[in-house]
Amino acid sequence: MITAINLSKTYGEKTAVKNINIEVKKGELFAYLGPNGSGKSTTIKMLMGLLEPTEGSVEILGEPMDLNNIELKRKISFVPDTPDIIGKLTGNEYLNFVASVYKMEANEYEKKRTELVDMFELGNDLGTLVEEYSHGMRQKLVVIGALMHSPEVIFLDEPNVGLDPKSNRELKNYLTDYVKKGNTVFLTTHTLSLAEEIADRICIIYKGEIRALGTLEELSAGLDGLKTLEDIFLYVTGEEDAYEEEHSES
Ligand SMILES: Nc1ncnc2c1ncn2[C@@H]1O[C@H](COP(=O)(O)OP(=O)(O)OP(=O)(O)O)[C@@H](O)[C@H]1O
Repeated sequence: MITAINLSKTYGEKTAVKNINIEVKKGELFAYLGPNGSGKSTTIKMLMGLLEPTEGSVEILGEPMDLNNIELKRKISFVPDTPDIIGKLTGNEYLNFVASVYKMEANEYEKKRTELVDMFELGNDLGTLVEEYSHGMRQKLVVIGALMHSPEVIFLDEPNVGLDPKSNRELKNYLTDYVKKGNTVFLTTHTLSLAEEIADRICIIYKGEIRALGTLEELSAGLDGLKTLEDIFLYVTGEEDAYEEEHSES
């Protein structure tokens, strides 16, 4: 469903992503983790066809991704790490706009929109201008817009930031059900407990390079004694000092 082959991105002298190889299967919930600045958003933007790789290639749903592959982009979806929406639109206008971009049929739009708006309890706010929304309300609106057209592949860049606990739980349940239906989810998050709970496989990157890739059990087995994802993460991202300090104190 998602294949990255030798994917690299440099900005001037700086290498943001280096030689990433990933294959995410149909029906898989894949968590892509790494410290701040490790290259997660850069990777996701290249996978989504929003950013040209310096080297390497991407295939989504068996097709080569490029910046102009509009038909392919209709089958996928993206929740960016900041919910930037034009403030002068109401929630309703934003969702209508998204539905028109994806050419959704009226009945399908009505059904999916109602389901998702009810799930995130945003119904009373849809007539309000987005500029009057809180951060969490904007985040909910972006997530609704991204899920509405039932994409086969969804990329979510830190989707849980700003969501309240109930909305977080709803999103978590939605995504786990969504992959059970044969769709594919690529998720970045700093909430390791979320990845631990819902991811089928986990990839940890550091300074743009893959440091670990596998199921939690596989990662743990490769690093004997390290059981939690937090321990594994701190160890493989070179934060051993922080890890060892904490464990020597206890
Ligand atoms: N447009 C840009 N121009 C120059 N450097 C950039 C640009 N975008 C990202 N970078 C650099 O690339 C590296 C990776 O950034 P990226 O945003 O992919 O990290 P991230 O893992 O998503 O971080 P975070 O967890 O903080 O969101 C960082 O060093 C960042 O400074």
